[in-house]
Amino acid sequence: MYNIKTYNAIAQKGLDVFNDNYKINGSGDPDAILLRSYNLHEEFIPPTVKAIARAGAGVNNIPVERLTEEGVVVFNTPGANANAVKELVIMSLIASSRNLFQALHWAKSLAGNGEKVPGLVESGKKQFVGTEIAEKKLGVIGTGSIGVLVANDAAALGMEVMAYDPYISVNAAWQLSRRVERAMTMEEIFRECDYITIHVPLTDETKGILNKDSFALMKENVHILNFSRGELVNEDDLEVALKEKRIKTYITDFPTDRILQMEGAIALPHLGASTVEAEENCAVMAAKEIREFLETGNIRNSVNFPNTIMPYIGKKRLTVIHKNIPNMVGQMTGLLANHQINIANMTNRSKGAWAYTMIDVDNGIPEDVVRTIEENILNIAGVKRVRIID
Ligand SMILES: NC(=O)c1ccc[n+]([C@@H]2O[C@H](COP(=O)([O-])OP(=O)(O)OC[C@H]3O[C@@H](n4cnc5c(N)ncnc54)[C@H](O)[C@@H]3O)[C@@H](O)[C@H]2O)c1
Ligand SMILES: O=C(O)CC[C@@H](O)C(=O)O
Repeated sequence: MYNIKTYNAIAQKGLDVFNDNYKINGSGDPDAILLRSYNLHEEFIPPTVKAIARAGAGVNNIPVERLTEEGVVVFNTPGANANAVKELVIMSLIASSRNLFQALHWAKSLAGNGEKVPGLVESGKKQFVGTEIAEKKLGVIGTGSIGVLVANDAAALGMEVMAYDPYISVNAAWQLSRRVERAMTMEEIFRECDYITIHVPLTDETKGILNKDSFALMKENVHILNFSRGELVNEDDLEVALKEKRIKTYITDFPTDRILQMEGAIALPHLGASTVEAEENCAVMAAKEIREFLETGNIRNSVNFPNTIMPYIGKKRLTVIHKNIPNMVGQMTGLLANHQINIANMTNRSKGAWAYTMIDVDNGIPEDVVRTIEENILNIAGVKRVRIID
């Protein structure tokens, strides 16, 4: 029986992925954690936890580096909420151009004026005259799951689109419309675009990527959209740029008290992935990743360990998380050979400083021998975790 601890509201469809062999938030220490935006950085994570799945894309709420050192596999759900975010970004692009948020607020303020309302509307609407997005230039920073969809749809709406992503995946490159122009530097985006939308993860490299230097390069009256993470933008610099009216609108999904008080800033309450479809897609994908890992050892969509898939045919499987250093596999197979154990199938993959090995052996090996092998493998320098699955 496995115990899964959840944080945040996880869609029922995702929880339904777990069968009778699982308890959700049962008593005792968990085997895995399933969460959305809950901040795990300050949380005690018991050593029984083998996997953590983020039902979403960003993993900045999870102490990934520390967990990697502890041999805990962290998963996310690439692309599962991309369409939801894209739709909100396209809506915001148009809404910011047409001053829609301010206009709605003003129209509501006319309530109580009785028959005068139509006249007040006609005389007051001029303050909300906007611009059209067609033929304007949109810069997309980061063309992963969300950025590609935004770029393609904006192009289809008649915008000129320029995209920057020095690490673009082959898959994303295949999906990008031929109408999207490639920027070789972020500066090109800053200098040329009327609208800039950012779709990169929050990392040490991207923190504060939009700051006074980038604002200084931008066209006057630029609209900036940030549906990725608040910390990508330097708030001090943003405040100045908005005051100086360099930036016309800053639309974000990540309000802070300060941003809520800035004129020209429009904040949504982190709604990007809040659709029934996205919540279900993410929860189902995350739950499946946890189940597959716990039941077969296979790793799919991990952010800190190599994706490693080997068909599980019901044989006893040893899974080993270890440092990516020479002779690890040799030492493990040597130990098995010492016990006259034949290897049926094997795989070894690495990601940076870490590696993962799965070895299938025939069933019927006495339990005490299995335990000895487990202990011996764990004693190899560089091995972090060993699991026997049968
Ligand atoms: N508002 C929401 O509810 C919501 C929902 C989903 C995702 N997000 C945020 O959006 C981010 C992007 O999501 P995604 O699904 O597109 O992720 P993704 O991993 O598919 O794409 C991220 C892209 O950013 C690129 N990138 C990384 N560093 C870069 C840099 N320095 N310059 C330019 N490009 C860079 C990567 O190459 C990748 O193509 C997530 O990390 C998350 O923080 C927010
Ligand atoms: O769970 C959510 O609502 C937000 C998820 C989003 O921030 C993500 O990074 O995917």
